[in-house]
Amino acid sequence: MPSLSMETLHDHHPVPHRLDKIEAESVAQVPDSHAWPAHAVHDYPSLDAPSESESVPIIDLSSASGDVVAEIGKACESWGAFQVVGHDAPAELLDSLESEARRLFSLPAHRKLRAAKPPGSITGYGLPPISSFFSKVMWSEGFTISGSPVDDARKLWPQDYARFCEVIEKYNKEMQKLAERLMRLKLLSLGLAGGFRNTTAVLQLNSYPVCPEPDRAMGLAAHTDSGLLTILHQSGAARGLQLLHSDRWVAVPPVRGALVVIVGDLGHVLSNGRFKSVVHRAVVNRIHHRISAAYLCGPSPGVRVSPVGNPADRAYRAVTWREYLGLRAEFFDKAIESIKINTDTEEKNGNGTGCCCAKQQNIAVCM
Ligand SMILES: C=C1C[C@]23C[C@@]1(O)CC[C@H]2[C@@]12CCC[C@@](C)(C(=O)O1)[C@H]2[C@@H]3C(=O)O
Ligand SMILES: O=C(O)CCC(=O)C(=O)O
Ligand SMILES: [Fe+2]
Repeated sequence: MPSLSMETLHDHHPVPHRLDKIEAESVAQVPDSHAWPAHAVHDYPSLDAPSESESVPIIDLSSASGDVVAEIGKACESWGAFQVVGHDAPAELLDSLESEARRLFSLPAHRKLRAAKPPGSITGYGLPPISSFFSKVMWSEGFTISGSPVDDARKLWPQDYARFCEVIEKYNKEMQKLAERLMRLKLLSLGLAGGFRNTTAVLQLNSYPVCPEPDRAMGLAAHTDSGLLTILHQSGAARGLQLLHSDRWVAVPPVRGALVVIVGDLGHVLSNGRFKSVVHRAVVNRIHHRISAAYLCGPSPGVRVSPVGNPADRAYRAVTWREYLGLRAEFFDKAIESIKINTDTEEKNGNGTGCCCAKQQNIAVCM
């Protein structure tokens, strides 16, 4: 998997105390550093059983009917997400990834800290990268992989890093195939043949330890993902993922074998705003140690994503993922606003915007 080089992009805010799995399991109360104000946890009302019309769509990729493209387009427009079944990723591989992630997060804190993310780097162990935008600490730990996992895995298991690397590499390959297939289907739903090749990706392993007071804590604060799309694998029993849909938080229950597909900010840009880059978050619970793995897929380095359709109607200027991550590091949830084209400027007419969709012909070939 090609890696994304970001050495200089991240802001360095002081990082508050992290709470690792073992420490989290031993506390009886949420410490003040991790206690989120009630309005942050309960800011939108309903988490009651969602009605039929409020469930994120489940789409079967193996379905013989020709409706898959239309279903995907509709889900991306109305939800900015869907669950996918009938994909080719083997169930055993999903299970192995989860068990490797559990093995990693179950290591004692001092071992995990050997692979702590150095300042300014993307990869390694630590708090969720968006932590620097919040004063309260999230009830989670993360491990970010970009490119080869070998260096970090060696720090965690000097003698026995091969198993972890093998699973990660297999998983990344499988996800790259699926992500590129999903991108082709999404483009088809926008009326374009073609797709993205040599996509880049970041694999984020998330661990949400059990929490004595889930109503006062936040696993992963509300955010959008920045890439073209994210493929999220959530562990079996525990609910946690919630999407903001029609001003309500809607839970996305884990479905055995299903993967959650989330439209990212660049997916929103590519569709010229038709696809929603959905705000989502992860909440925690008292019983289950929840694991998730987010495969965040973006275009290959240097490829600028530009809105499809008539250049005169573009709502966003073209950006590379790297450039956009720089804007996110600065503006977080306002980054998307910062690339909006508000007036009829030259930019809108496409001058110099290295578009990923060759000359806006009916082909979205992305090098
Ligand atoms: C390339 C990246 C995307 C990401 C920030 C990062 O530098 C590394 C991890 C990614 C992740 C995963 C969890 C949610 C998220 C918002 C975060 O804090 O870190 C995403 C970032 C993103 O999509 O911008
Ligand atoms: O754990 C989850 O369900 C959400 C994870 C997520 O949103 C992310 O890693 O970007
Ligand atoms: Fe996310």
